[in-house]
Amino acid sequence: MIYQLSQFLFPDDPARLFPTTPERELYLEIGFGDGRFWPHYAGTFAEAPNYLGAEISGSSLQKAQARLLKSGLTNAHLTKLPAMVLLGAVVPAGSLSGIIVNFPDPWPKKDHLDQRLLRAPFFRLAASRLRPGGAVLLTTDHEEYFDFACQGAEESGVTRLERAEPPAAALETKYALKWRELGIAAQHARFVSTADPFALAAQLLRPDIQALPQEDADLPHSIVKLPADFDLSDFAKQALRGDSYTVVLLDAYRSLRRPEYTVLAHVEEGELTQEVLVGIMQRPDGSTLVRLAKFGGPIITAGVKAAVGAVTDELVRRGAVVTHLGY
Ligand SMILES: C[S@@+](CC[C@H](N)C(=O)[O-])C[C@H]1O[C@@H](n2cnc3c(N)ncnc32)[C@H](O)[C@@H]1O
Repeated sequence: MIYQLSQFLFPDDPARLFPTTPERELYLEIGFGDGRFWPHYAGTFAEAPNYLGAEISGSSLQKAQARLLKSGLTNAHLTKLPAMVLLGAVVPAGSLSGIIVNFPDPWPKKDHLDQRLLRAPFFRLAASRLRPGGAVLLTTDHEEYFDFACQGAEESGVTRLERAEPPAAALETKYALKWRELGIAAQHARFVSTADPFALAAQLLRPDIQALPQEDADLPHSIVKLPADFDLSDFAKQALRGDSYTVVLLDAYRSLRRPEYTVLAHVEEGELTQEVLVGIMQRPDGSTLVRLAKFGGPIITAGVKAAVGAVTDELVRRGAVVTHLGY
């Protein structure tokens, strides 16, 4: 099935994600494209391992989902999450047998090199999520990126490089076929983790992320009493920086029907970026509720809570009196 951000726990439990096959190994594929690899590769095991696939392209997600359904693999979940977010926030320490990266985007221009995925920070995070002996399996046609990845892995200090032939399934992906037609050979490396995943995970600070609670009352909120002459029409964009996040309150929108507002906030925490809405709503008792909106399935993080706090602080600057803080 396709998992939305808000359907995961942070971190999640593989036994919860794969309740009928909790004892099987877990593999993660990053950038699965149109999803040809996994049905083929899973077929080389006596029992198909559990599978998580991360891909940032929505159209690829649909194609891969269709392939998984056709192959009858029910213990495989896809998500439209950037790899570093899925790895860092969702995948628990020491839980993966392998991380597969086939033909990653090469970002060949010099000033785009920091967009490449396979750099030292990735290998450190990966080693904290792999079980001992687990490996990142890279297959690529791009020689320069291949060397770059090997260098990043070495710099990370937590992997051992093993050169090997690519798995047959990696040579049948859309990009493998494209490069083969052009006569370009693929290279393969296994970056075997040499780290203690739990010790490494403890060193890597991730944003404080929580699953979206089911109860509205648990959404980050505050209750305030607004002054009679309250007005937000001169609202100006503002930024707030914390240790692990940056929050920018971008704009405030007034309801056409009621004297209520919605503030649009941009929240950045490491690899995770979210646009969230904070509602400013009248309550029957005359007080005002300031609360994260469920719209868009936000993940509640330290930064998202700070966004609700920043809106509350702005109201206080405009004469509001806080009667309750819930964030
Ligand atoms: C060159 S394509 C290769 C696709 C597929 N693996 C294949 O071999 O045909 C690279 C894929 O990685 C995806 N991608 C790029 N950055 C990503 C990220 N941070 N997380 C997940 N997927 C990513 C892209 O959307 C794209 O589909």
